[in-house]
Amino acid sequence: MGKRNLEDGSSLKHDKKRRKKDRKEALKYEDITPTETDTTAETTPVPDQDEEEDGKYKQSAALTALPQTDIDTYLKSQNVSITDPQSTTLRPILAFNQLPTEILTTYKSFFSKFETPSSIQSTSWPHLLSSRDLIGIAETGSGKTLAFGLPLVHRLSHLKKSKKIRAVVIAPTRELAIQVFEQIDALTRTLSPNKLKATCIYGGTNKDEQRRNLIGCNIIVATPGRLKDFMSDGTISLSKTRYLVLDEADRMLDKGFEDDIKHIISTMPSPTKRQTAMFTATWPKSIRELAATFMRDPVRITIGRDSGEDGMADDGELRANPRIKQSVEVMDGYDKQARLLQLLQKQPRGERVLVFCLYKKEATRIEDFIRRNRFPVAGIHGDLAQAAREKSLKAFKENDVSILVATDVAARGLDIPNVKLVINVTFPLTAEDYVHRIGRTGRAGKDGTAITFFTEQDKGLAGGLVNVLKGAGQPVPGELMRFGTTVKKKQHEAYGAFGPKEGMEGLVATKKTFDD
Ligand SMILES: Nc1ncnc2c1ncn2[C@@H]1O[C@H](COP(=O)(O)OP(=O)(O)OP(=O)(O)O)[C@@H](O)[C@H]1O
Repeated sequence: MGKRNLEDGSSLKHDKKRRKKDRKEALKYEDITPTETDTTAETTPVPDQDEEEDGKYKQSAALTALPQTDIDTYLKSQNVSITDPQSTTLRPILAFNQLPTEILTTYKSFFSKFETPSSIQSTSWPHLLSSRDLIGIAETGSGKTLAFGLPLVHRLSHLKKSKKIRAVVIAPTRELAIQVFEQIDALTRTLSPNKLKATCIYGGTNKDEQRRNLIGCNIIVATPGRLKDFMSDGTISLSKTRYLVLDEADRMLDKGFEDDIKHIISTMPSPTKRQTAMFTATWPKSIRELAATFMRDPVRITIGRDSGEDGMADDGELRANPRIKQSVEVMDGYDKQARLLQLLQKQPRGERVLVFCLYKKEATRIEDFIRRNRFPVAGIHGDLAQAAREKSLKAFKENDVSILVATDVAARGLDIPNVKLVINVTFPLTAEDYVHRIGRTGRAGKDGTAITFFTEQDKGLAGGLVNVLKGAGQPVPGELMRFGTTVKKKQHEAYGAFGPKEGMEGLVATKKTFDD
C-alpha cells in the first residue's frame, strides 16, 4: 500500500509535491518592501462644505484637565505608538465620559456594555472624529469595528442630509461584512429615525432585494465583488463618498483584491476630499506603498508593538494576541485525525472549538470525521451556498453545535463570543493568516487557546511561526526549530488566500477566488 492517505484523500507524496509547488511558485514574488512615501499632493483637507460646524471634534474639558503624566502612563502601559505627519497632539480618550458630550449621550446605550474604550478606540477616535485619515493596527478582538464605526456614523450624522452613498466599508468576506454592518446599523439606529440608512451588500444572495435596500442609503458595508457588480450596472455611484474604511486592510490590499479595490476607489472623490481609514491586526510591508496611494497624510496607530529604533512601532513584526496560549505539535499528516479526536474528547462538552483546514474538501472530510465520532459539528467554506454558511455560523453562535470546521473564509474578523479553542489541522499559507485564525479566540480581553498541527510540508513557514510564538512569549517546540528559522518573503499571490480552489491545489495560488 502506498503512503497512507492524508485526511483529504490525497497521498502524502502528492500532497507534499502540491504544497511544495504552491509555495515555490508563490515565493517567486519577492516583497517590494517600500519606503513609506506620502504620494498625495495636498496635505490639508479641502474644507468640508457640507459638514455642520458642530460636528467637528472638540476635546472635552474632562480630557483636557487630565495631567500629562496620566496620558503618558496610559500610552506606555498600552504599548501605543502614534506617528502623525501633521504632529497633532490629540489626547487618547481614556474613558467614555471624556468623549464630547453629544457623542456620549447619543451612543450611551452602546457604551454601557463596556467599561472603557479599548486602546485602539481611545487613540483612534480623536483623529477620526477630526477627519484625519488613519491606519489602525491592533490585535485581533480589540474592538477595531467600533473604532471606525463610531466616528463614521457620527461624522455622517453631521453632514447635510443626502440620499447619496456617503460612507463605504469594505470587508473581505460575506460573514464579516454582515457582522460589521450589524454594528454600524445599531449605531445608526441610536440616531433620530431615518437620519441615516445603512445596508449590506455581498455575493451569494439575491441581488434584487439588495438593490431595493440600496434606495436612499447613505452607508454601505460591502464585499468587493458585489459592490463592483452594482457599480457596473449603475445601481451604485460612489462619487459622493466622504468616508472609506478598509477593514482587514492588508487582506484587501493584497494581490487577490488589489485590482478590485483600485477600481472601486478610483470612482470615489480624491483622498483630499474624502476620509480614509484602514484597520487590521497585521500590517506587512508589502502592502504599505499601495495603502499610501489611497490616503492623505494618515495617522498611524499601532497597539502592542515595541517601538523600533526610529521611534515608530516596528509593526513590520507579526504579533499575535498575547492572551492566546499557543502550542504547536509537529507530526506526520496521517496522525492528524487521531490527534484531533483526542483533543476534542478532552475538551469540555459544549465549549466552542473552531477547527481550521486549508482546503475545502479537507474541511468537508474533517467535518464528516468529527460527526462520525458523534460530536455536534457544522462546517463553513467557500463551496457551500451562502445560506448554508450562514446556517452553520448561526448554529455555532447559538450553541446548537459546539464545533465549527472552517477554511480561511472564517479566519479574519469573525467575532464569535467565547471560542475557547482554535485547532489548526492544516497550517495556512501565510503566518499572517495564522495570527488571524488563532485570533478567533482570546477576544475582548478574554484568554484563549490555539493548538496547531505542523508537518514537514509546512516547513517553509516555520521561521515566521517561530517569530510569532516568540513575539507572544509562547513556547517554541524543538521539533519546530529543526525546520530552520529563516522567514520566507511573503508570497504576494497566495497571501491570505482561502487556499487554492478545489482541483487547483497543484497549481499556483495566484489570483484568489474570494467568495464575495
Ligand atoms: N471598549 C470595549 N470593551 C470591551 N469589549 C469591546 C469593546 N469594544 C468592542 N468590544 C467587543 O470586542 C469584541 C471584538 O470586537 P471586534 O470584532 O471589533 O474586534 P476586532 O479588533 O475587529 O477583531 P479582528 O481583528 O479579529 O477583526 C466584540 O465582541 C466587541 O463587542
